[in-house]
Amino acid sequence: MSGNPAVVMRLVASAYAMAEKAGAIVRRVLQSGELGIVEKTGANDLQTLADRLVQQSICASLSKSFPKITIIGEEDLPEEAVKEDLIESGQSEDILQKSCPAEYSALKEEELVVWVDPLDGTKEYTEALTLTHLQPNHQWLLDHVTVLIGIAYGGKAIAGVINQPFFNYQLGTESADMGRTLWGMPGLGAFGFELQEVPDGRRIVTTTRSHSNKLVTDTVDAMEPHDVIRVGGAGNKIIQLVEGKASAYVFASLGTKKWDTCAPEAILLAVGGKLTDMHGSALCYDANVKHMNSAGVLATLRNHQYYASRVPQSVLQALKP
Ligand SMILES: Nc1ncnc2c1ncn2[C@@H]1O[C@H](COP(=O)(O)O)[C@@H](OP(=O)(O)O)[C@H]1O
Ligand SMILES: [Mg+2]
Ligand SMILES: [Mg+2]
Ligand SMILES: [Mg+2]
Repeated sequence: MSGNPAVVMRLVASAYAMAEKAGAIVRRVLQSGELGIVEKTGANDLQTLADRLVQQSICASLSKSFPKITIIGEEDLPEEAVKEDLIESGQSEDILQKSCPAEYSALKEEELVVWVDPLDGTKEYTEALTLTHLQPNHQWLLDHVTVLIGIAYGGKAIAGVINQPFFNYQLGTESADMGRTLWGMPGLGAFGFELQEVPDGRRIVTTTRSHSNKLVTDTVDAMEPHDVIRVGGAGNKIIQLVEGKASAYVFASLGTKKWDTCAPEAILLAVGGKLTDMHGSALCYDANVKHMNSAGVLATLRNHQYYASRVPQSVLQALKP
């Protein structure tokens, strides 16, 4: 299938290369020590130079190679020319070699919507300090950072690419093995990691570290978890689900947006998981949809129904889609 790959496969192959470049930018900015932090709506809603550069890099690269797709990125940036060295035009040969699932093979560029989160887990990124001056007690936060590129068609997440720039951070900055890229497409599979499940019957809930409130904690408690993990990033929490570290991502609050969930949902779907709001309803990724996931996020690899059934009535009433 290398002769004339389907548009969506070319898009995923490009997104893969763009996500890898993005990961390198995220590492470089941290290493420079100059994060250029700007508060958006408040102290828990930050933007750094890395968020800005990566958004410019991915969005400009996408619109250069795919001029007709709709691209929606998290950051509001002034219109300005993007430096040539931020443009990525490479493609993953590996992905180009894969067969496109039949249902997606005829999709056109103009039917596709790409949701870009240039840096997910910004709060944790800013707290991790610089790689050179890392405080050991903060170093673990680096793993929470991801770059998310989600592809949607007909309102559904159909492909996702996640770069985790500091995967293997324990090996140090010089290591060629730092960082990884995971990707997936329902109907084709998921790649770049090894699917693992939590031991049977264990309920391990992963939830926000920096955006908690009473609804969030009440809902986590209602799941009767054996263990609760509080970490940053929507992308990171989905990685925990597919690598057997957590059995449910429970966030009973507004706060995440469509760019937080699109790529993660596609990868989760590709391995048989599910992502909904707290009511158990599907999220829509159409170009004109509201960005905010107002009714929260509930994601699981297995047993979605159990977790959905445990959400308290009061929470359901408080969280309207
Ligand atoms: N109350 C809130 N206000 C702003 N952003 C929020 C939020 N709650 C969650 N988010 C965003 O949702 C993503 C996952 O949140 P968390 O890490 O708390 O689980 C983060 O994305 P970004 O880091 O890309 O902004 C975070 O900023
Ligand atoms: Mg943000
Ligand atoms: Mg995010
Ligand atoms: Mg972000």
